[in-house]
Amino acid sequence: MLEVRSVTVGYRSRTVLHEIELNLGPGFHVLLGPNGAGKTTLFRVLAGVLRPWRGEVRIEGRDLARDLSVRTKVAYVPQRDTLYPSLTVRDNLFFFAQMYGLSEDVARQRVSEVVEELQLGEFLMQAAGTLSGGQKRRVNLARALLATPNVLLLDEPTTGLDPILARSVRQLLQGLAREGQLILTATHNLYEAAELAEEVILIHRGRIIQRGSVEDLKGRMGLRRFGFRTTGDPRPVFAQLGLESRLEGGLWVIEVSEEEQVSRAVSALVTSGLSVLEVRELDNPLESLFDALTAGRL
Ligand SMILES: Nc1ncnc2c1ncn2[C@@H]1O[C@H](COP(=O)(O)OP(=O)(O)OP(=O)(O)O)[C@@H](O)[C@H]1O
Repeated sequence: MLEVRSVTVGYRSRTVLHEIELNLGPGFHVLLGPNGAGKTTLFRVLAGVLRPWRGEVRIEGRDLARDLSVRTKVAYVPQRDTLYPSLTVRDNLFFFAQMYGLSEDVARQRVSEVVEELQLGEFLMQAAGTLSGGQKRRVNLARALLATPNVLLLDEPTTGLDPILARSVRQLLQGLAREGQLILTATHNLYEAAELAEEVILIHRGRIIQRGSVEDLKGRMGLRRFGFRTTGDPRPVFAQLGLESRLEGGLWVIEVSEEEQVSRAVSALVTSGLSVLEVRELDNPLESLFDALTAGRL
């Protein structure tokens, strides 16, 4: 249904995607890669917004660059908001329905369907610019669903949504995938990827590495590292919590499996009379995992 053949593209003289090959059928697919891996760039190519320097994209066998009508089969929901801020949610949806060429009757029908699917009823008459980040994401998603596209590209679809809403969006997307739509979502967060799918397509530094199971990746990812700058010596406090610490570049570094251990460590340090001057997560674990994968070390 979606074929990417040897796509190479970049910005100005810099190559960002190298010889991308992908062949996806209907269903739910997750593209996982660290920040800057090239996920958004690939989406822009698949949506026909960015033209590849070399290679081609085919949707249902038709070349995206040559056959303009095939672009209507693809809907792309970028990370940024694409709504008209001064128009109400309802007017935004009708405006885009018109842009997608839906007749008035079909538009009315589709708008009421997506409003129900994404629970937009309560802020339908509100100006889009006054919505919260999570509400905007829902309306952007609704906008993309209006034209019942065959291929739906979603850049971090659940970022900014509260957990309950994120779950309902995931269920909606999984339902659409079961009905035969091709959905490709991008994320740089392994834990979000795990919520979405069991298997992911890995992208790193502009190259598709492989398909991988999230469980396997999680196992390989191991512990997260946090660095602390404190007054005094924090080692005894960490030790009391069962955490080993070592000094790296002026920071006391601990490894944790759950973020909550970090807040417990901060409270314990403060209770012991030390001041916590800085706490930060060290390296992007996904980046180091991917470095290790590409170096063939794992
Ligand atoms: N318009 C642009 N002009 C120049 N370079 C760009 C442009 N957009 C992206 N890049 C560069 O291309 C590379 C890939 O960026 P891209 O946004 O595709 O990554 P990403 O995987 O979507 O990252 P993130 O998870 O942070 O959204 C980055 O190095 C980025 O700096």
